[in-house]
Amino acid sequence: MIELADVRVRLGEREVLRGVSATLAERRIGVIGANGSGKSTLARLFNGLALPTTGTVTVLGHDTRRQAAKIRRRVGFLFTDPDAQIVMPTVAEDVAFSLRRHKLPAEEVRDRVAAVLERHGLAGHADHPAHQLSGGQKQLLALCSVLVLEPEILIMDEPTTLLDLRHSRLVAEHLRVLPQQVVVVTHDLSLLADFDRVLVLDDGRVVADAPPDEAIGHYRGLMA
Ligand SMILES: Nc1ncnc2c1ncn2[C@@H]1O[C@H](COP(=O)(O)OP(=O)(O)OP(=O)(O)O)[C@@H](O)[C@H]1O
Repeated sequence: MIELADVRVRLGEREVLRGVSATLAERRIGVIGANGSGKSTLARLFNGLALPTTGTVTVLGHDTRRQAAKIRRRVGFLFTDPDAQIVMPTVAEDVAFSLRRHKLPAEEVRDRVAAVLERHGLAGHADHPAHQLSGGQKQLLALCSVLVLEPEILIMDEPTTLLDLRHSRLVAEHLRVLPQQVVVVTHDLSLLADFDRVLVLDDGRVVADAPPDEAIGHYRGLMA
């Protein structure tokens, strides 16, 4: 559950979010809007990567301004560019690296890494160099590195932007079966077809908040 109460975010001279209020409880939530409308900034508020200048963001009952560390342990964030998230030489090591602070027995780390790689079709690549994976496989690896931490909420910032149609579909399929609440910022409107709710941002404000068809229709109108 994510709650925003009259959230404003000022970055330098610019007010990037201008009074956003919403209670986000649905399982699949999309965020769309023009370039520069504030979508990434909004997504970054959800796990305390960005903080409101005024107003409050409450995630899983915690104020992000006061308990960002606690929230970050429960809210996973997937960046657009998986290369920004891949830090270790091999696929399995990269996923295991996410668990480094959990002080788990080596065997449990091995099992959890193997299970998440298996679930996302990367088991055969466990010992391969992470940077030699294809763009789509890298995106799945970044997803595995977030999911191995078993977050309660997953935030994805344009997860399919760098992917071809086949890999975009793969990510969409994975998205469909994830048990977590997922919030996805995207320009890939087809990804949102079966979502519960879509917010449309325009110049720092939510100008539509509706089921996908209606929200996408509103967005197309804005862009016309
Ligand atoms: N550190 C900063 N200082 C000043 N302005 C910033 C800063 N970071 C972002 N902005 C501005 O804030 C606005 C919103 O940026 P944001 O990345 O949230 O938009 P977006 O909707 O995700 O855009 P896109 O679709 O292009 O990724 C943009 O005009 C951007 O230039």
